[in-house]
Amino acid sequence: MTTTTKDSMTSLTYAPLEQLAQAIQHGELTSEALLEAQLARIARHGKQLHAFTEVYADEARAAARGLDQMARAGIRLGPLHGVTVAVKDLFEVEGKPIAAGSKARPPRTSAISAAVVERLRAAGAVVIGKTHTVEFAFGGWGTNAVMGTPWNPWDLHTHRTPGGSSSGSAVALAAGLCTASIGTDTGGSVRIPAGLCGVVGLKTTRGLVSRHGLIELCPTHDTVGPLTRTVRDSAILLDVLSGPDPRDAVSLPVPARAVLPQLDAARGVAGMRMWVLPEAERADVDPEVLTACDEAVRVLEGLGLQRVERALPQSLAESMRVAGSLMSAEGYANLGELFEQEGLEFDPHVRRRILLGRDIGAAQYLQLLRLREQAKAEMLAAMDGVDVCAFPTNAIAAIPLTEVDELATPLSRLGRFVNLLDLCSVAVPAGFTRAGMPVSLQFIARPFDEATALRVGQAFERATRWYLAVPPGLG
Ligand SMILES: NC(=O)CC[C@H](N)C(=O)O
Repeated sequence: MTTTTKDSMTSLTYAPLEQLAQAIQHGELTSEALLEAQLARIARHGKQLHAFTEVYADEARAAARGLDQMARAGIRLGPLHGVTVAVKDLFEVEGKPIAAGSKARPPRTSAISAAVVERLRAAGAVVIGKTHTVEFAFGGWGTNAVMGTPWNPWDLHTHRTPGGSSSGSAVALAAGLCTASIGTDTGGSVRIPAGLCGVVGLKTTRGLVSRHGLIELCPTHDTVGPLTRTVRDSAILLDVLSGPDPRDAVSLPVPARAVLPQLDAARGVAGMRMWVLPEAERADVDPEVLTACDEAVRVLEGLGLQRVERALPQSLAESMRVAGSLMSAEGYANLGELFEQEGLEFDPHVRRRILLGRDIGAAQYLQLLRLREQAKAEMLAAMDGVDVCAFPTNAIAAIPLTEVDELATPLSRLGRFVNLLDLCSVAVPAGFTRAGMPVSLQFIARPFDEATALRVGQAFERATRWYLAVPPGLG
């Protein structure tokens, strides 16, 4: 395996957001210089990587210049002042086309900006462009038969799965085309591509980050989350994005407690308790992924975490079934009318998943919701005395597109149950396969306990430093 690590040439490209924002604040770097470096990379690699649906070069340049003027005058809008963020094309950006990965509807220009976009800009971010997604975010491989599938940047010779549905957001970040990105996670869609592309991805608890201006797939499961290079950057983004918004019905009405100060205040992780992947679930995980994750667990034990072995109250297969049915039922309620039409251009696999919802009746749907509530209560009880679950993010690493079986769901298996049970989770780089593909470990915590997931994630990241590896061959 060859991995390249950061050196002075690439440090601008792959530096964590926090470091770049500080350099801009201290006048050591301009937002414009950062943006130009990234635009140059997009010009060089953008065609092959296919991460962006659109790059807002002109607006981004104007925004960067304005932010640089402010910085020179000592004005700092917020923790993202001057850094670039890419946004999944599932969010409205006023005046910009929105497609949600689909060609089935006539093109539409957004009349509003999503709450997330407003918050990013208010904190000083430059929105550099929109990224590709699986059609209406309904799939884990990252494939999109109508818009094209982004390339996993860890293999520039063979087109491998980027993971989805926030495929372009993960690829753009992993390839150094932006400083952070935003995705959505309904059944793994932030963590899966973060994991396959070797970056950090946070699945937030529903209610923490407003979904106003997001095209919904499954409102009982949809969440918004950042993709970043480090766990600390994830905390910074979370603190920017979280907060009450009456325009999202499930938005928590009270301000969220800032997470970054909690990370700063934390004194190590010794004595914390981690639940490791139960024996019964190991058979479905690729041996190379298991090896990396077992090694990760040993590292965590070395940091003083105590290992807890327990069976899950509900198997991952059962969670897959319940969450999958809810996704299809709600997806059909939202999009069934569109996907029933003949003669339109659809990704056939997304269409199949949506149309599965046609035959789920009201009684069955309500039973599924009841099952979910039971499963949530059982899981919270089972987590008694546990701080985090340390499970693999994905059952496999990135594979060539030619080997994808769209009927199989190995990438959703370890992701979906987190959404079903309303937990939160951060996916952190945890090594590589022999083929040089990233492996990822997720730290899952109770609802609204992102601080604990991030705290353990940060300790792991600092102990292993896998996050410093960058894709070879991109320069
Ligand atoms: N948007 C999502 O998170 C859905 C995709 C996810 N991999 C699933 O099928 O469970």
